[in-house]
Amino acid sequence: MNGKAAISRTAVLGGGAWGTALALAALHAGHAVRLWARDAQMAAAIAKGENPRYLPGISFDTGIASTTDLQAALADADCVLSVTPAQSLRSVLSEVKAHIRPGIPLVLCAKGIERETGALLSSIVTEILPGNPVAVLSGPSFAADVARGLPTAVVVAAGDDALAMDLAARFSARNLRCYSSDDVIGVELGGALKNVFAIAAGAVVGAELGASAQAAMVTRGFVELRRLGAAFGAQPETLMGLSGLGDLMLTCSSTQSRNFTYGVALGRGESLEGRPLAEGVPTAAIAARLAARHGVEAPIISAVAAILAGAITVGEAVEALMTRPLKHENTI
Ligand SMILES: NC(=O)C1=CN([C@@H]2O[C@H](COP(=O)(O)OP(=O)(O)OC[C@H]3O[C@@H](n4cnc5c(N)ncnc54)[C@H](O)[C@@H]3O)[C@@H](O)[C@H]2O)C=CC1
Ligand SMILES: O=C(CO)COP(=O)(O)O
Repeated sequence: MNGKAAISRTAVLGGGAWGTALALAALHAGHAVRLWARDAQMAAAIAKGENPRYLPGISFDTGIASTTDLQAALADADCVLSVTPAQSLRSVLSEVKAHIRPGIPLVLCAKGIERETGALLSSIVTEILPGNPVAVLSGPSFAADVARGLPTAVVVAAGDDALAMDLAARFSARNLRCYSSDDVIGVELGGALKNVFAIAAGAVVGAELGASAQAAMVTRGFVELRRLGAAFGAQPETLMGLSGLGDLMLTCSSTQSRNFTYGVALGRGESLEGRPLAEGVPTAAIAARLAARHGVEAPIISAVAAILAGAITVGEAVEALMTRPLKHENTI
């Protein structure tokens, strides 16, 4: 790959589905990989080429050096992938701070917005690790697909274009094509908000409202993404790209998505206890507040937040969305 450094020493934080898949992708791109998992059993299993809890039924190459020792994972890393859930980022980084070398880029791979503060994840990195450049990796990429070696494309964004291009070159491999971008906010907003719309699309499917309603919901969700993107200064082209439209298409239509299946359960009136991680749940609540704070019309995000808070039913949300004042379609 053009411009790829001879050997990258990559630390991956998080032993879940996506951390494991990205560690494998980095291994296949020729990196020396150390993965930090907080759970010793998980770390041991990953070293043996399996992650039965988060990637059941998939066996993969050994070669990932996994550890529960954060200091050891970070010791000589020249790049760090942060792959624990969005709401844990602040606490994880406060531990990382003591061990990461200055100047080493931290690549955010989680998708969400901090529920308590409304902070975008990149701003949390800048706040806690001011000496480390931040990048974001996002796009349509189910962990199981990537771990199985199936092909996909993602985007890596950094404020410094040269860093984005360097990271994209380093992480590209036969089954992972990485584009570069300088639009950090656009890339992270797309990844965070698509999860909320995936819950909405899933609820439509769960409530058996039909494929037409599903397509209409996703399309109008995309309008809300464009509106919020404009308020946050995202480039419109970014939202049309892999981390916006690309990931929206994937997660709003596939039962492989945890956010989509969460929505399906919601639409069916099933129990939501003990389900896998659905990042759209905490993000919906704060995204609705951010939209209100910025004066952005976001009725779907607000409806998802209200349903999740138990304030309205899926049926009431659909009724409210269908009876909103009529308007020109292109009103942003
Ligand atoms: N699974 C997927 O297909 C993809 C996931 N992502 C994003 O990656 C992030 C992580 O997702 P997954 O790996 O799929 O989740 P997961 O539920 O499979 O794994 C999460 C991992 O993080 C660990 N963890 C949770 N809180 C922690 C903390 N405070 N400190 C240390 N470790 C902690 C858990 O023990 C677990 O190993 C999410 O933001 C998700 O949206 C992004 C692209 C694809
Ligand atoms: O972000 C993802 C694929 O790009 C994974 O989506 P889920 O978290 O909804 O499973």
